[in-house]
Amino acid sequence: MDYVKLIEAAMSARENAYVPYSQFKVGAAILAEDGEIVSGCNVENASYGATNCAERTAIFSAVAMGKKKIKAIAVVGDLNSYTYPCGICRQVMVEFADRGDIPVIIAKNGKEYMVKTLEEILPGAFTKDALSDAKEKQDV
Ligand SMILES: O=c1ccn([C@H]2C[C@H](O)[C@@H](CO)O2)c(=O)[nH]1
Ligand SMILES: [Zn+2]
Repeated sequence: MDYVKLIEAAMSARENAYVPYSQFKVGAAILAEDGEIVSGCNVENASYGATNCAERTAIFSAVAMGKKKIKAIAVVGDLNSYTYPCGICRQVMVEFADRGDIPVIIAKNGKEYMVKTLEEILPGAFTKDALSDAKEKQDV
């Protein structure tokens, strides 16, 4: 898997970040099952809570294109330190990470990056399995 290509796509999307409030640009890029790369940036709002992170922008764009399985994701935020995905984005990644673990590439640039697994950064995630278990037991 070409991590550098994914990082470069994230860096390029980062340029489109809409960040008038934080000035903190983030870009993300996911590798879909069909080999396509789908990227996204953070989009802020005057009502701060309406802000969407780069990771979720990329994932939601992919889903809107019919790509529901993520094979890897790269994230570039601050260019001088490593920017980890927030908790909400980690949870959204799990939803589309096709049963299990995917590499999460946390990058400063194409040369300096760390590869974590989703399980490493979100152990014991809540998944749809928990919902179906509860339904089977009619525990509702
Ligand atoms: O992994 C991250 C962390 C933060 N942000 C965004 C949200 C907000 O626009 C800005 C500051 O939190 O950075 C992301 O897009 N991804
Ligand atoms: Zn986030």
